[in-house]
Amino acid sequence: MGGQGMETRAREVRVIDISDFEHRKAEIAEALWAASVEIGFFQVSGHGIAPDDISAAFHRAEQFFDLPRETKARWPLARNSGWEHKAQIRPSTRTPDQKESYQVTRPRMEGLWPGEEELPGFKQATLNFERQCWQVGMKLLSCFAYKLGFDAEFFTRAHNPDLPGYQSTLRMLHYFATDPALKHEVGLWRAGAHTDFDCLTLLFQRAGQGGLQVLPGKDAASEQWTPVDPVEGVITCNIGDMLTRWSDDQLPSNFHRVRNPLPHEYQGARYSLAFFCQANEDALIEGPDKKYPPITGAEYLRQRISANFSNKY
Ligand SMILES: O=C(O)CCC(=O)C(=O)O
Ligand SMILES: [Fe+2]
Repeated sequence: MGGQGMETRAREVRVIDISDFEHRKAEIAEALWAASVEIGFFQVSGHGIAPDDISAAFHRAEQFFDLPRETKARWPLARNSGWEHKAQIRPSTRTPDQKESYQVTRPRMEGLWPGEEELPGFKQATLNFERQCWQVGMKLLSCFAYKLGFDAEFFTRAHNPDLPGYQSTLRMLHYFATDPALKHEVGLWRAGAHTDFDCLTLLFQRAGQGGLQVLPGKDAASEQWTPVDPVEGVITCNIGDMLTRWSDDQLPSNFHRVRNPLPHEYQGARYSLAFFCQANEDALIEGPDKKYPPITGAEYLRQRISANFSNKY
């Protein structure tokens, strides 16, 4: 899994238009389900988040990462909140991801926000963007609820942002600029191969800053990775492990990674924004056919994170 593998365009990451959602919900649900079963990834357009809001969110992330290292170090990562720098070592690669990230999990942000003197308006604007992401996430999850035979609000209740056990997370990511002449960068990954722990990930990428690849389960043996190209304005989405379990394994959570740029590609920094829909601590995860014993959202994340990052939670 840590090897280079091959890149293929034999599979398509579909763009699914979710505009006019209330009227088209059944049709949208079918399209989301088909893409998810096929590849575990899809991109949505017509999601209602304005392009200016997305640009502003990227701008805020750049401003945050431009702060001095000592300043960012005042907000260290704990339980999916705060800042880390080259701290994520993936079992697949055993090397630290070449990135820094800042995570926002609403109930766990005490002492972890930049002050008004450092980044004016940052906290409120970030929370507003987080809420917009949550809204899109809940729309998409309501389609999966429909297909799984749960009521439309089932996953919205399980991701209630007003409860102290809320654990959905907005993550800003900054992958460092690369230099192909630097030998010590050979074999490193911007993000090593992994699956996500959550139900559903919403990812914003920027045009010209590619490198994300997915390995659909069906192609695992051949290591044929499919590129997930950045398309301005769409949200790239993928199924995470929690929804795989909640769907009794009907929906696959697939391996993905971010490779370094090739020598002829743009070597500058890469920024991305991810929103992880992670069910609340006390939500009970149990599939329609009860294939696995019920487990709470808190216990599920604890198990997955400690298995992967030797208690970096
Ligand atoms: O930055 C990206 O494109 C992917 C990030 C990712 O997979 C993650 O943070 O889980
Ligand atoms: Fe991921």
